[in-house]
Amino acid sequence: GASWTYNGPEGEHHWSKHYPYCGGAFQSPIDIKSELLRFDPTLRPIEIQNYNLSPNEQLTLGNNGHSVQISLPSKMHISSLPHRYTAAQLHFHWGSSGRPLGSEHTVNSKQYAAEMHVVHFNSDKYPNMSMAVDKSDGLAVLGVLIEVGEFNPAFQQFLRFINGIKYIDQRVQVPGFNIRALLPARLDEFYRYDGSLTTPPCYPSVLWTIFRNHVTISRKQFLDMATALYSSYAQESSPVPLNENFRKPQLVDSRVVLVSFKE
Ligand SMILES: NS(=O)(=O)c1c(F)c(F)c(S(=O)(=O)CCO)c(N[C@H]2CCc3ccccc32)c1F
Ligand SMILES: [Zn+2]
Repeated sequence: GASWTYNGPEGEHHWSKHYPYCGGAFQSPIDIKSELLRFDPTLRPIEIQNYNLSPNEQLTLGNNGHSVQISLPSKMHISSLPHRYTAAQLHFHWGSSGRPLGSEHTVNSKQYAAEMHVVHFNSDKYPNMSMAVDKSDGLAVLGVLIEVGEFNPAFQQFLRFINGIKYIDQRVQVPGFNIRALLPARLDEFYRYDGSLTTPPCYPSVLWTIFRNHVTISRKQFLDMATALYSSYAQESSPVPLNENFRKPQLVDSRVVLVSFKE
């Protein structure tokens, strides 16, 4: 569709001109505030299947101009939700080299350095992502908050290739690895709410699961992610850095955020 950005004349305050849902209800991300939370004892731990990929499998690592994404094989899925949600891709949102504040969801107004999203679609009801993306029960996204701290070997499994996708539409094949290692240890503690894609077309089609516990990457790893990529083409004379690719928190309205944990 039309080109959209995170800042300037095509930035998030203008998205709704071409993408009406972006100005609608049930938008994401949100600020997860303590007073919004309601403990729900029926929330089961997230159970994932086939996330541990063999190095013999190849994954496509790509720069789509809005994020760095890894396409995922359809054997990967979430098995603990009312329908099977099959993995499609994962991608990231981050700040910039001078500002390690780039998460989309915030917790009591605390913004993290970055955020990972693992995007799944309801494969019980829809044949693929494109058919599911605009349905209210179409998508389930797992969100992981990322802080700068301890080096994270799992992130190195794709970060070591990031200089091969510096420009928009560049892709490289990377060996499969254990995608579970990118998630926090506990998959039983999370926030849950009904929201949307955080990019145009902003369809209100996402069941969001944001894990309570963050993961860490080192400062060098953060800088690699935040400084390697451009949203412009390789041959363009003035390259446009790809960073600060996060949408601001949206109105919660009467939505409730469920939590799977008590304290
Ligand atoms: N934060 S988020 O989880 O809402 C989210 C993104 F932030 C994001 F950047 C992308 S994208 O595909 O990399 C670029 C714009 O679609 C997608 N991609 C999704 C949306 C549409 C689509 C179609 C096929 C495969 C993936 C996606 C996304 F779901
Ligand atoms: Zn995202």
